[in-house]
Amino acid sequence: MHNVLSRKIKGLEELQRCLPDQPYSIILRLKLAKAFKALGYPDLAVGDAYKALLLIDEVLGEGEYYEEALRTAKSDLESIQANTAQDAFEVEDQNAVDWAKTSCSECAYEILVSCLIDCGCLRSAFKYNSRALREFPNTDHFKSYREILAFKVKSYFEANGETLDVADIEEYPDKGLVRRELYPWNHHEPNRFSPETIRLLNEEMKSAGPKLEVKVTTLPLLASWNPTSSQVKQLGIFAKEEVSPGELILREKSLLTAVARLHEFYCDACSKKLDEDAVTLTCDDCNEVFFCSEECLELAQSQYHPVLCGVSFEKKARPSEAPDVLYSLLLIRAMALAEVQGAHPLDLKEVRYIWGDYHGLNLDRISCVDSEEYPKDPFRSVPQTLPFSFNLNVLNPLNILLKMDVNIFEQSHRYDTWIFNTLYAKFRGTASAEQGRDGRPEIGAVHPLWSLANHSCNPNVTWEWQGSIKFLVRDSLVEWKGGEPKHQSGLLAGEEVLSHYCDVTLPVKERREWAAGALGGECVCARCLWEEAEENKDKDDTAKLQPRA
Ligand SMILES: C[S@@+](CC[C@H](N)C(=O)[O-])C[C@H]1O[C@@H](n2cnc3c(N)ncnc32)[C@H](O)[C@@H]1O
Repeated sequence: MHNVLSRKIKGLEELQRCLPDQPYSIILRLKLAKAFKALGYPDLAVGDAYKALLLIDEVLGEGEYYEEALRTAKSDLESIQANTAQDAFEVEDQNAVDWAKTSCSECAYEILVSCLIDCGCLRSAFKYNSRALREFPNTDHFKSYREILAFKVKSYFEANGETLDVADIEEYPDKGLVRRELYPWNHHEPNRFSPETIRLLNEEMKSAGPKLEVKVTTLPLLASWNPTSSQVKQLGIFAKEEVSPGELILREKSLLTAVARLHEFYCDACSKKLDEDAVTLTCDDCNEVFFCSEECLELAQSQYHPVLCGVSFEKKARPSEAPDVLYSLLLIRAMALAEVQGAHPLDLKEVRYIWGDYHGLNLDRISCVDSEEYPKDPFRSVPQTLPFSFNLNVLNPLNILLKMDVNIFEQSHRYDTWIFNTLYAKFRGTASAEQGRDGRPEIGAVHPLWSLANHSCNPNVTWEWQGSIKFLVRDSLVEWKGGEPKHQSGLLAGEEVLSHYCDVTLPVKERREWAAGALGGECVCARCLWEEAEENKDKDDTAKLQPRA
């Protein structure tokens, strides 16, 4: 890796290594935030600047971690004195409180507001900048952020044909896109193509789909921003033997599920729809979650529910935010699974091997990385494809962890913004969701084996999801004129299992729009290419028939 970049990343990793010994250090959080910002991750800087503000509140407000935070602030201040060769004086509690309240607080707000603006979280930036201005009314950078925010918000509303005068702060935009990346310091991501990984996945596959196997394959690279390569190595599912039409070839149950509506209607563990008349089981302690079977109740109690028992969380969302809320509920479930199992969330079996659809670009080759100077582009010219909001990527997960009685400072190595972002990246590429009658997503789930199947608009399987998820071999294939005459339903030994990420009865344009999110680009399967060419031919013929002016 390039010298400057690799030095900066090493510096960041050194700071991260200090966290277990100094979890309550405001200065360490601010250094981490600055390091993330300088590396082109304003979203990750937001996370640490916010934790610095939480620690400042602890020092000032005598909260749960008051003693630890104050003790650390005093020792940090003493080290600063020693390093700057100031006249050493004994640091009293009040000195540390004053220091936290002034220079630490100003620095934390400065990073938080500037990075929230970079991430498109204008509502949150506006709120924190207003607080900063109340505390530091004569500070130039908060005044200039107010101007920048006013301009950005005005431009946003004007672009939507509205005026700022009528806009309520709650209507300000509060989400943007950030880098979707296998972070260089993420040591939890396995080599998905190693024989060991393939062996492990196939061990799991033996019970879920005995006639199937996971193999490494090559797929067309669909991301339009990557001109360097046309193909990409990935995983896929293949038939080990011939399979007849109509056969059920995979049945997988997962606890990584999310229910965005009242729990009475769905099993909390597997998300199966509950029969209104059937006797359902519930957790005796909270009486708030329901289960379809003894098995699901037991799995919930042993794998995730104890830390969520009695914990309430907001599920209501504006219609435009409904899918994001479902992803955030999956994040909460992943944290609960990790907590009860004493595991790192990225090491969970439901999460570890699934594809995060990271950009895959070589960071060394991207412009801006070789400059020591502060990058002009806050994201260092790396494509931004991962949705980010202060609420869902920082605030909400930390609040839930606090409710789960997790010490968010001591457990930063398991619950940090980059870990939440990685989980979201994995869920966004692989989760299935089902809509309610009003069209809003109601339940979601990640099934790690099922999600290894690639897409085709001429799929050879269909899938059903009722508690467990199932692949059934199609009785008949989609009929399209350009289709190969050979093709009959059923699977041949060695044939790839091709699922569908969209409704395959739609015309090519709509199919491509629907599947683009899960595919990371426009589908180029044989059917799409043929139908697109036919449509273009029709357009050309129509154009030729137009009389010339
Ligand atoms: C749910 S995963 C499928 C499993 C994935 N191949 C893996 O290695 O885990 C979805 C990702 O697979 C890739 N993919 C699936 N079907 C594809 C297709 N027909 N063409 C190109 N890429 C495809 C895309 O990168 C997409 O983001």
